[in-house]
Amino acid sequence: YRVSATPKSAAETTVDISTVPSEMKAWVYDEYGGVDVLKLSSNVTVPSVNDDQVLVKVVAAALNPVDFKRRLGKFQATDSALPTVPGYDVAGVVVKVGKQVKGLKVGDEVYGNISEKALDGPKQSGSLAEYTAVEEKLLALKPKNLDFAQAASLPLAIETGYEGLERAGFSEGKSILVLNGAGGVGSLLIQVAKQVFGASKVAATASTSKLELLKSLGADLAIDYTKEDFEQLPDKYDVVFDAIGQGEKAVKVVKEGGSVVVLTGAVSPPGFRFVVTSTGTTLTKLNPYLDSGKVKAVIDPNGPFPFDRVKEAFSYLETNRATGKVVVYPI
Ligand SMILES: NC(=O)C1=CN([C@@H]2O[C@H](COP(=O)(O)OP(=O)(O)OC[C@H]3O[C@@H](n4cnc5c(N)ncnc54)[C@H](OP(=O)(O)O)[C@@H]3O)[C@@H](O)[C@H]2O)C=CC1
Ligand SMILES: CC[C@H]1OC(C)=C(O)C1=O
Repeated sequence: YRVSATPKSAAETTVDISTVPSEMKAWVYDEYGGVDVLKLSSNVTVPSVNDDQVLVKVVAAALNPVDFKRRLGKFQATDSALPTVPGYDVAGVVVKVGKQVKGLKVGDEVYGNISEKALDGPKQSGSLAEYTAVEEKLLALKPKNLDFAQAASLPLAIETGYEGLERAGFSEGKSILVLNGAGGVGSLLIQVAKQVFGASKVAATASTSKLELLKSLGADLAIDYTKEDFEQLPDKYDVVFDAIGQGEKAVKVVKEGGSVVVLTGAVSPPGFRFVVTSTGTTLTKLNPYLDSGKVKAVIDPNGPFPFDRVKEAFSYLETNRATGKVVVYPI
């Protein structure tokens, strides 16, 4: 039977889930390197489904910097084997369920980050494909009011923001400075800090043309890093969340007893770095905020990129200028 994926922001898509082929189209690389190692293959084996997994017909996917850092070989010591189908973020429809799956059935519309540990043995067969296999516990039902492109844009980035805030002990009435408020993580983190955790003050950095976006997302203070250095400003924060690799400067503006969350690059006390853990539980917890529009998906207007333009999508993400998320749709 068929489900109709009618995204508000893209052409009508009908997803045929009546039959599951043995081979599929997928983006693959069999060596580490730049975007040119990526090949679009039409005879990749559809992944098999373990007892605790479901097979998802991919309707939309999203890119993350970890995808290109992994492709460059930066995490090869703990990577899964080559060849790799990249992609962590997925939104799609369940077409097959494993024997131990309890909470999902064929036809369910789901979204999630398919690799529980982003760097430690990530899925060899990822979401930039027509099908992907993923553990039930890493998925959530898609918010009814979000289309598949919007849903696919969320998982890894919003899970990172949420987990970082939890690890920092962030709570109602506290203040936060987000370094890189316009990127995939920051654009969601501003909203989650404000709407979900009840921040008293959210400050964030971006370049001149993105300051209004930061305020529209809920930032009380938008700092133009091309004109002023946040560490020269008088304000101190309960939490400083570094999503750009400025952990060493971040520690200069945290309050005594506060926390500095670092996503990338060097870190010194009281800062700490972590790697996101995927969980459907966080997405389910955030679904009411997403369905009500209190927290909105932020999709870079240069996209969504159709499946055959994934190389272009990565080249754009790798400029380090993406606003919100780079989404691949339709697939
Ligand atoms: N540890 C973990 O588990 C995770 C780590 N990460 C890492 O966190 C970082 C952010 O990820 P993500 O949000 O997806 O990245 P993005 O690629 O989405 O970030 C792009 C944004 O970075 C902004 N930017 C670039 N330079 C600066 C600067 N000096 N100050 C402020 N903003 C700047 C750009 O805004 P402008 O054009 O205005 O400069 C642009 O909008 C990446 O390094 C990623 O690898 C992400 C997720 C999980
Ligand atoms: C060490 C941080 C690394 O992990 C993820 C998920 C990234 O994007 C990184 O840079």
